[in-house]
Amino acid sequence: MSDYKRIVVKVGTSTLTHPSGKLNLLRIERLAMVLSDLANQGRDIVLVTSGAIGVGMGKLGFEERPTDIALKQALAAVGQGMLMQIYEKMFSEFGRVVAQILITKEDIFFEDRNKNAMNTFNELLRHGIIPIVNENDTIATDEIKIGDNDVLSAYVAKLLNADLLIILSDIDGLYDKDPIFKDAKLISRVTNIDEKVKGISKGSNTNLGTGGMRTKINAAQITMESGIAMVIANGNRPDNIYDILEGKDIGTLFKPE
Ligand SMILES: Nc1ncnc2c1ncn2[C@@H]1O[C@H](COP(=O)(O)OP(=O)(O)O)[C@@H](O)[C@H]1O
Ligand SMILES: N[C@@H](CCC(=O)OP(=O)(O)O)C(=O)O
Repeated sequence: MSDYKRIVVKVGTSTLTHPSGKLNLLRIERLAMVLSDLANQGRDIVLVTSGAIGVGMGKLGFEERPTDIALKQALAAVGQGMLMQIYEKMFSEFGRVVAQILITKEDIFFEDRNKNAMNTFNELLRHGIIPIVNENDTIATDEIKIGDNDVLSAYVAKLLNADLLIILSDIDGLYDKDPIFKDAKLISRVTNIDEKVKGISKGSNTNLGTGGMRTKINAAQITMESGIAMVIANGNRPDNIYDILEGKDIGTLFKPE
């Protein structure tokens, strides 16, 4: 595992924020430290971050995630700047430069755009910079929106020919049934996304997360087809990333046999 050179890490809203919607600063700082350290080891690190809408909600005092699209876009526009400001501060503590990349489905699927995006990513990585990616919520509505950052992170991993995608969430990995059930058990390895895996992957049970396990499984389908390993692990302890790279049995690994 430790020979993974190019790694995309996706972090969800529920990992970045407290239930109040305010940022979990300790966790973000630790995440910035771990990712900077991995970059110091000579790895290419890309961070796909959610949280713009959640942080915007916290700033403007919204307790429930709104359903109105324009309002969500406005909250993302407020939250995205705050999110980058905090990442900039945290990563600079560890001597790392970061760059913001906001993309949409069109940028991934249209040939010219995707070449431009790829060139930018590669140039940033060549300079040891950590690209921080989110969907461009201001311009992306239904037709051009990927819609959740789990699938976006899989497309970014595919675009960049990454070796590994790590999805950090508020749960240890994929359970054999919705974890609202007490007897649900963690699955440590998935070698094939079949109907059974899709059937046990439900939506989110929190007010902050969006796609739940369903969108993470959609992401796994993309990475598996592209020959990229993927792990879902708990983001409450960013050091889990080291354990994953050491090949420890952490979270759920999605990799064909
Ligand atoms: N089979 C399952 N295994 C694990 N989690 C599941 C499963 N089905 C649904 N979930 C839900 O998915 C949630 C994680 O997704 P989500 O709330 O969108 O978080 P994030 O912000 O990290 O994307 C879990 O907290 C859990 O409620
Ligand atoms: N672009 C949105 C991402 C929404 C999203 O996918 O959220 P999550 O389920 O927390 O990964 C934002 O920054 O709020």
